[in-house]
Amino acid sequence: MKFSILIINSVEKLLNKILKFTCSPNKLLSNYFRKYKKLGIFERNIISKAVYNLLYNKSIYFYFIHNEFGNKTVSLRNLTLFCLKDLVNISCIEGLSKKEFYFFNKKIDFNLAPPLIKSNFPEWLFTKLVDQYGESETLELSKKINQSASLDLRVNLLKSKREIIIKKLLDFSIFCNPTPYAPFGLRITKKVSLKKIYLFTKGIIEIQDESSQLLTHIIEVKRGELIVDFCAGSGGKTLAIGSLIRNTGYIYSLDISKKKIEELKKRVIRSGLSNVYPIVIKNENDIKIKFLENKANRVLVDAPCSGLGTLRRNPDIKWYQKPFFIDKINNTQINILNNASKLVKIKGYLIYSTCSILKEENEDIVDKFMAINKNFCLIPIKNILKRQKIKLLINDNYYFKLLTNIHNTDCFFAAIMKRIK
Ligand SMILES: C[S@@+](CC[C@H](N)C(=O)[O-])C[C@H]1O[C@@H](n2cnc3c(N)ncnc32)[C@H](O)[C@@H]1O
Repeated sequence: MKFSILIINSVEKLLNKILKFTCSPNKLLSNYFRKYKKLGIFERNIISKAVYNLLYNKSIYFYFIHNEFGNKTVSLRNLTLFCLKDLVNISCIEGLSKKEFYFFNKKIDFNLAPPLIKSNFPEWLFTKLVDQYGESETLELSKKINQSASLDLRVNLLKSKREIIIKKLLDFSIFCNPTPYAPFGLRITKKVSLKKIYLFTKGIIEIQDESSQLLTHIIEVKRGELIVDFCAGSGGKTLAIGSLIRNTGYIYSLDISKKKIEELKKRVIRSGLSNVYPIVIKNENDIKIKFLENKANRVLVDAPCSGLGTLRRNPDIKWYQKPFFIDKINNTQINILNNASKLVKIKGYLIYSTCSILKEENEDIVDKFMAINKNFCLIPIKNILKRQKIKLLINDNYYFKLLTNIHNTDCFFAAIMKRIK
């Protein structure tokens, strides 16, 4: 089969846009495919993978085009050929010049690059990660986080069971396996679209990474409790918690984004939950939530963060995010945590979580909180995992820390604090 030059031209056009980092890759690709309807599924698949290849491997591609080929400037055409290198057979491409043919065909050993380049992280992030994890673990992490993720699903216990869904998905030729750690999760390794499948439209399954599913287990919610999901977004954790407590108790789902809360309301209806109370708040001090002070059994703060733990799915984040954003978000994180803690009743729990890999957004925020809130104590995570029968290896006594290179999930952090007085 011959590939028309259309694929190369499409990738080239898209790379030009993606490198400006003004739009998410998914949005860019779907807008493009809407415009160029004649591109078939196969071509779309290759084009999407090529665009993501650049986001995963930008440093190394630029480095080799500069060094190996002695090019002063990196042309979009050469970059395009690099992005397609491991996706298509060169003999299948029509219309390549002799020079391009040579460029495409040349074997390259990426291991020859220096560590920073090999990591495909920007320098500021690489430096922070090496300080935190050491160079060898940073490189291990970079290998796993700079590639696409499998798709994880969570079965809504109000509507079905994991064993039943595995069989039902087969009717749509979707093969999945149980997630290794989360008891109600499924993992699909092949890319599929679920949007039109009734199991999804009727809220029987939800898309949720195993890391987030595990968080809802370590919160140890009990039936009938009053739970506050302080940064509920469009409801990923709210729905999972609601499903675990089987529609008993109360879940107050708060967020500053009206749009996200509207989406949460739709998902709540789809899921069959009737115990969720969504509230749009102005900020973490909003007077509207005063009635919840000292009332909650558990308050979850799934804080706004850099999102650097989700690079498998959002590889553009590392390129457009800058260190000053981390300082700014740290203030928001500690403010939200302090205010959310006021809602926790005595003997209740406060849970802080992020999908970040940075200590500044994780342990440092918890340390700051604990230094000024002597009425809370940290609960060791290992005991919780034991109680929940989750066989997960965690290298820390107190914190729930997942790393893509070890756990094959998004990177994730959580700390559980108990209000003792
Ligand atoms: C990591 S996301 C939450 C994701 C969500 N828990 C889920 O599972 O889908 C963080 C959320 O915090 C919200 N947020 C930002 N500042 C806030 C504040 N001051 N108070 C409450 N929510 C806030 C954002 O709108 C965003 O939806």
